[in-house]
Amino acid sequence: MADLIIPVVVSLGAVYLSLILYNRSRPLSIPRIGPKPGFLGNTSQGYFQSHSVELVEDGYAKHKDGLYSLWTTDMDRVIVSPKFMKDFMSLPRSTVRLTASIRHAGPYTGMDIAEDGDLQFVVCAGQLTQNIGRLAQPVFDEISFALQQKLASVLDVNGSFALPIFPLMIQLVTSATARVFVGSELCRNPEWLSTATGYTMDVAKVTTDLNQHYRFLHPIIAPLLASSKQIKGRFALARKLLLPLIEARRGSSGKDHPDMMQWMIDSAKGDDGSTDKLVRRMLFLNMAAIHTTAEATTLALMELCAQPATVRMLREEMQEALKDDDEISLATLNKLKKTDSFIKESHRLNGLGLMTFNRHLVKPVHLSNGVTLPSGTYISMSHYPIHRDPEFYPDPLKFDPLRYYNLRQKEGAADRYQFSSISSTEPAWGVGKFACPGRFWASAQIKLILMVLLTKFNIGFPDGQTEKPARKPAGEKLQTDFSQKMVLTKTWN
Ligand code: HEM
Repeated sequence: MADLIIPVVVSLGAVYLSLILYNRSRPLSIPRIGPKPGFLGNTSQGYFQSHSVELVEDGYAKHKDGLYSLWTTDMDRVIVSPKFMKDFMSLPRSTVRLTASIRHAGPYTGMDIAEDGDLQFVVCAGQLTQNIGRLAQPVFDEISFALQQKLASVLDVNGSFALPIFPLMIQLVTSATARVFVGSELCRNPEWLSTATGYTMDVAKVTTDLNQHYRFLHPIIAPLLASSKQIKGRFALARKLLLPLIEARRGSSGKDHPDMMQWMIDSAKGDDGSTDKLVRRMLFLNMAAIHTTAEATTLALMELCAQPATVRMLREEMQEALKDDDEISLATLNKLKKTDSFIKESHRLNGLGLMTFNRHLVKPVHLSNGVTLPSGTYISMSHYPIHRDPEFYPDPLKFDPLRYYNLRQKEGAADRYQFSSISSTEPAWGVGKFACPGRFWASAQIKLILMVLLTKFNIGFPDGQTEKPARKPAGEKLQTDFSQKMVLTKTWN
């Protein structure tokens, strides 16, 4: 093995350098923001890592309706304006591919399953979204159960519990997600719950470990990483836990078992229905669903802890919505228009990162401004500056919980401006037919969590704190303070 390392590194290096030189021989004639790619590529020590926000703001100020190149941590990208979305919309997924392989170290983390077919998209956009009403009450109950369990395990001070928000949200969202993804059989199984969240952390760890090194070294380094060994163990455990469920669901139907495993089995074509692929896709779906929803809810709760008047307003709306409904249904959730507006405003100003619509072009794409993006180009759209543009959002840095609620009062706009809506000025979920297919469920789930918390507790920051913690850029992410605590005080006996 050791005597193979040098020739393998040399060959990979040679291929890598030839690719760099080949790409340089046909430079794109579009402007660049920030430094040019280094000869060997980039690592997480690079300029972009700590200057990402100022770079995308500069890019937007200069090329709001155009294109520019940006050297990010993991790749050189072309940042596209939403104006070009119509040029991409008509193209198949096989031309405009997802980038999980490269952005999340796909071959070493299993994330490349996302680029192997679109089953995850089909089941989220289809059966999951159609079953929101049916799942709302069971998931509300599961969230309440998980919260009770958590509170029973910590000490209160005069009926108040001080808990770090993000870990609590991970726990609640994982329980809610497990109820929907793997049904009542596994949703309280501690091994499954820790597998569902642990996988995301494993993916992040492998990706972070690899990003410290130039890409051409990844095939050599990946097998030696402790994090790679850990992720293999995680797959083996996931397979062992899911196998009995897969076997049971193969002879069942979505009518009896409205859950993700059943929907995947019902919709899978060809070898997408194999046990290995079902396990890998289930883990990918957990990765797509849990940390995103938990972080968005955490950020919304930090806003609420800083805004007691908004807490009161949303609680009133929830109590009113629940008053006449024996069970929580889609209609109950649809009554929460102020809550929806508040969550959307939080997501506008507290987006999870800077980029969306991250894609790899595997064929040349001709844009309406005459530019042809060559095969091999990585593209992204930066939602961060769009969400702060005064042309679209008057007084953009002001947090107005009713911003979207008020817009919906206008004639003909009742169904627009919802948290799950997408448009060129609301690109947090991605845009057009490629946008997050789990967004309707994510929206319902965040409302269910806020309902459990606000109708049963008073919430606030620990004594003396009035402001939410600031977030720092770390490449294309914005770091949230995962240690921030929230004080929950029971308002019922
Ligand atoms: C607040 C929570 C969430 C946020 C902010 C979020 C955001 C996103 C974004 C930005 C994308 C990429 C879209 C693009 O590149 O065009 C995406 C993709 C995806 N999301 Fe979400 N998401 C959330 C929750 C969920 C949930 C709860 C699920 C499933 C239950 C889900 C399932 C997916 C899937 C399967 C994809 C990949 C779609 C594909 O194959 O093209 N997401 N999400």
